[in-house]
Amino acid sequence: MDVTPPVILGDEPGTFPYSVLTERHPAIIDQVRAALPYGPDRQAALDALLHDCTKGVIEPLPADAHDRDRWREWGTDTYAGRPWTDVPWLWSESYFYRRLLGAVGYFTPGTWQGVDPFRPAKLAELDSPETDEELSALDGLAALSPDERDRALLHGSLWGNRADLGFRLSAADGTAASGTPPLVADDSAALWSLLPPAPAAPLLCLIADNAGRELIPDLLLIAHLLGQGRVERAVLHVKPHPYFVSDATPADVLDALRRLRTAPGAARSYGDTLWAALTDGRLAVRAHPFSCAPLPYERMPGDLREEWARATLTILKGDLNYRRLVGDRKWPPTTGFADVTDWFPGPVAALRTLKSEVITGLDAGTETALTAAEGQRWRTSGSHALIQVRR
Ligand SMILES: O=P(O)(O)OC[C@H]1O[C@](O)(CO)[C@@H](O)[C@@H]1O
Repeated sequence: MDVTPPVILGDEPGTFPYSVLTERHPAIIDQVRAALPYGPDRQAALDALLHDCTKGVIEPLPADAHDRDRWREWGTDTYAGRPWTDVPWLWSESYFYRRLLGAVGYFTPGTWQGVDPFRPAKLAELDSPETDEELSALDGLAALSPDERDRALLHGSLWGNRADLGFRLSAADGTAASGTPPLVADDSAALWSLLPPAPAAPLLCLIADNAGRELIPDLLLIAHLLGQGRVERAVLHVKPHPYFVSDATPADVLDALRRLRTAPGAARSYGDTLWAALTDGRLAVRAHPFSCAPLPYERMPGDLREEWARATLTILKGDLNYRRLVGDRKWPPTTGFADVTDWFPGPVAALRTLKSEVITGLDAGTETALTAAEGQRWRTSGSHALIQVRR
């Protein structure tokens, strides 16, 4: 008997996925219009997308789209003609961002080719006083014990996932929650045991999520692990093009590096470590097309499978990567994390703040306590976090 629970769809009014499709996506179209002075042709394409994604059905990509065949394989052949809310939520959200880039001319020769519609918001975040504060806090790390420093940098990367520009659009008060409650699952001891101080792990892969205030602590963690000799080589996976509002692209990595290297104090030396590691090849940045696929990682292509099989550890950051890792399904929360990730080709860790319904690996007491205190809101509020590891 097949006991795999159903994939999450966006078809139930009143649910979080439904609100993302029907409210957040229109709000993102407005945000993009306000961010850059798109001309009448682009405005009309955005009008058409707004109509399509709220009142229309899924349309295939235009015949001349460079990635039309890839998207046919990824699902447009199956889903074309269906309402956006009736297909897997993971798929419809991802397709929305592909269509948005098409509407603003990101892929077509002309003024807007290659222009990230989310860049103004990303830069504003990167240059904000909050980022200054986070960078100056690095000066205090030297006074900590090695264990405390490890923990601070790991938790910095974990909680950096709360800084997500798309998520803030629909957070109740316009900001992400503050304060850091205890983790709902914490396998950090297993994570550190995979990355002992010596011998150095030959390869760490970190699959990044958001740019700006999440990517900076991800880079700091990588710099720390390289600097400590826990890791010989690291590969940072980012998105090949703008995605889910604030997801990191190669250009965002360069912006983050610039931010670190122009900061005073310890931040600058972390930036210098990263610069050196990039130039001598100990750190590589990779932007694989599958990073923007609307599919679970279980369907990863052979080259990624091969790389992640070689890695001592692959760390996946954030909510969307978690959804893609465990399958975006209605798992009972106590389903074993190791059971749903047993197909992953090597040891894998998830560092995620909880921003969508899917969850695995909780113990029954934790689930009961969270639900008693908050109803189901703990699943989506972004105020809880986890570190889960499968060796
Ligand atoms: O930036 P993160 O942590 O991947 O979160 C993005 C999340 O926001 C959403 O777009 C809506 O919650 C989810 O689809 C996604 O899981």
